[in-house]
Amino acid sequence: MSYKKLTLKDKETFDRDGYLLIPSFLEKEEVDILYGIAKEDPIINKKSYDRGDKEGLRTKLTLWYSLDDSIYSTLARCDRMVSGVEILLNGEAAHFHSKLMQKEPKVGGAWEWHQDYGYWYRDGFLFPDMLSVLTALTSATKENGCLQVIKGSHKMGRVEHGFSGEQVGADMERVEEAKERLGLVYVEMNPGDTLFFHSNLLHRSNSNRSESSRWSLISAYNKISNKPFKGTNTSSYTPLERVPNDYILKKKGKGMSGEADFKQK
Ligand SMILES: O=C(O)CCC(=O)C(=O)O
Ligand SMILES: [Fe+2]
Repeated sequence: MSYKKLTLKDKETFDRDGYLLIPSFLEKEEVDILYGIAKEDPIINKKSYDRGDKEGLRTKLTLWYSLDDSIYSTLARCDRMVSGVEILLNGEAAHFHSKLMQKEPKVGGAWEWHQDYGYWYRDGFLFPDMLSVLTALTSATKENGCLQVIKGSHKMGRVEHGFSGEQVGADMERVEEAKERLGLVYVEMNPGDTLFFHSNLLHRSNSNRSESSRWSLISAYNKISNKPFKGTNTSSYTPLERVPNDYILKKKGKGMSGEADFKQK
C-alpha cells in the first residue's frame, strides 16, 4: 500500500490559500474502520456535548486533549499525518486536541464564521503556528453543511472575535469584505478526504437540513516551540509518538476510553 505524502508543492498551496485538500488521504477501508468504530462508540456518545447556532439548531461534538491508544489517536499519530503537519508547520508538531464532529440529519446546527486562532489566542498561544486537520468520515456536501472557507484569509492575521449566540464568531464587517475580495469556497469532501487548514483561515459551515449525517474527525496541531503561557493541558507542547501508517488497517486502537481528558460539557 502506498500512502499519500505531502510535498513541498503542497506547502506552497497551503501557504497561498490557507488550506490544502488531499483527496483519499485515507483509504476506503480505513474510513470504514474509523467510522464503524465511531458510530458504535458509547464513550463518544456519552461525552458529547452540543453548541447552539443562531437559529437554535444544535451541533454535537466530543473533544479530548491528550492522545491515547484509541483508533482516533492512531490516525492523529500516523506517519503520513504527522509528517504532513510538520511540513506545513515547518517544525516539530504536538497534538493540541482532537474532536469528533457529528452533524446529524435535519437537526445539525451551523458554525459561525471564525478563525480557530480566534479561540486559541484566548488559550494563551502567542503565535498562530497551529493548524487543523479535518478528515471526512461521511460525504460532506453543500446540502449537509460542508465547510466553507475564504481563500487566502489566513493572511489577514487575527480578526476580532465576539460572542455569536453560544459560539464565538469573527467580526462580520471584515468577513463580508473578505468574502467579496477573496471569494468563498465550499469544501465538498468524500469520505477519506482530508483538509489541512491554517489557524487564521476564516471558515464556517451551514446547518444540516438534509437526510444524511456529516461526521468528521478534526485534529488540531501546534508547533512544539509555541508553548501556551496559560492553561493546564500539556499535550500542545508534548512530543508526539508516531505510529506506522498501516496501524489503522491493522485496527490498532478501539473506541474512546472513559479515562481520556475530555473537554467538560
Ligand atoms: O466542521 C465544521 O462544521 C466546523 C467546525 C469548526 O470549524 C470548529 O470546530 O472549529
Ligand atoms: Fe473551526
